[in-house]
Amino acid sequence: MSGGPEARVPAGLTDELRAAVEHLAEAPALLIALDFDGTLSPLVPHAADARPHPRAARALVSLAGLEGTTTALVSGRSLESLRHVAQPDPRTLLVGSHGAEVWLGEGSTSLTLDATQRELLDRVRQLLSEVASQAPGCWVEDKPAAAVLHTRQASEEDALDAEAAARHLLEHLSGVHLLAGKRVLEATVVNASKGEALDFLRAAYGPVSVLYAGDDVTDETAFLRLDSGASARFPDLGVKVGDGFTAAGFRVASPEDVADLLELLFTCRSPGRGDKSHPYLQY
Ligand SMILES: O=P(O)(O)OC[C@H]1O[C@H](O[C@H]2O[C@H](CO)[C@@H](O)[C@H](O)[C@H]2O)[C@H](O)[C@@H](O)[C@@H]1O
Repeated sequence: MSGGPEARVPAGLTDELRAAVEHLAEAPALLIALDFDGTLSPLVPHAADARPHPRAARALVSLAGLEGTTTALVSGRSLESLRHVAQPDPRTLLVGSHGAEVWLGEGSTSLTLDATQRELLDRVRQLLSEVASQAPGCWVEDKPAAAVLHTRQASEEDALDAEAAARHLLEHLSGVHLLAGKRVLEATVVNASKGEALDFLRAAYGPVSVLYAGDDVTDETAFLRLDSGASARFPDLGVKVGDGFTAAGFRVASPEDVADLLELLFTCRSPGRGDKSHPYLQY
C-alpha cells in the first residue's frame, strides 16, 4: 500500500490506488464519505471563502446519481456553514460539527443543547473572543455546539501564543472538549467524532464497502473505523490527503488528486463505462 503512518506523499494517484479504486467501483453498495476542508476544497485563509474543487464537486454529483451509491460529506463545519460553502447535491447526506449534527434528508432532527451546555458554550465563546481580541489575525467562528479559534491569518508566533492562552483557559473546564485542527483550536460542548458518524451512516445505509477521504487529525477516527482487511471481498478504502500521521491505507497530495480519484471512480462505476466519449475518460 502507498499509505502508511508517515509515508511520503506521492504525486497523483499511484498505480496501487488506481487499482484499489477500480476494484471498489465494483462494490454492489458503496458509501462515499468525504471530509470537506482540505479534501474536497483547498484550504483558504478565511473559512467562508472555501469552495469545493470544481471537478471534484461535479464528480460527486455524478456519483450521487448512480444506483447503489450513497454520498456523504463528513465535516467539522456546522451544517449551515457546510451547506453554504459546499452547495451539496440534495442526495448527498451531511454530517456537521464533527458528527454532532446529522442531516439525512427531510425529517432529520436538529441538534439541541441542554441549559448547562448552552451556558458553557456562552462562556467558551466569551473566553475565546477575549483571546482573539488580543491576538492580531485571530478570529472566532461560532458553531451550534462549539466555538473555534482561527489562527491562519496570524503570524506563527501570535498563533502559538493565542492557542496556548486558549488551552490554558479552557482545558480544565468540565464539559468542554478541545479539538486541534489545521490552524484552528475548537472548543465543543458536545463530544462527537467523525468515526462514530461513519459507524452511524454504515448502520443506516448498509454499504458493502466505504470510501473515506480526509486530511486532518479529526479524520483519523473515521479511518480507524474502516475495514481494509484483505479477507473482505470489497475492502474499505481510506485516503489521507496531504502529509502527517495516518491510519489510512492510501495517500494523495491535494484536493486536485481527490478530484482525479472521484472522476476515476465515476468512470469505472458508471453504466456508460467503455463509452469513449465519456468526459471523465479523457484523463
Ligand atoms: O472537517 P472539515 O470539513 O475539514 O472541517 C474542518 C474545519 O474546517 C474549517 O477550517 C479549515 O478550513 C478553513 C478554510 O479553508 C481554514 O481557513 C482553516 O485554517 C482550516 O482549519 C472550518 O472553519 C472549521 O470550522 C472546521 O472544523
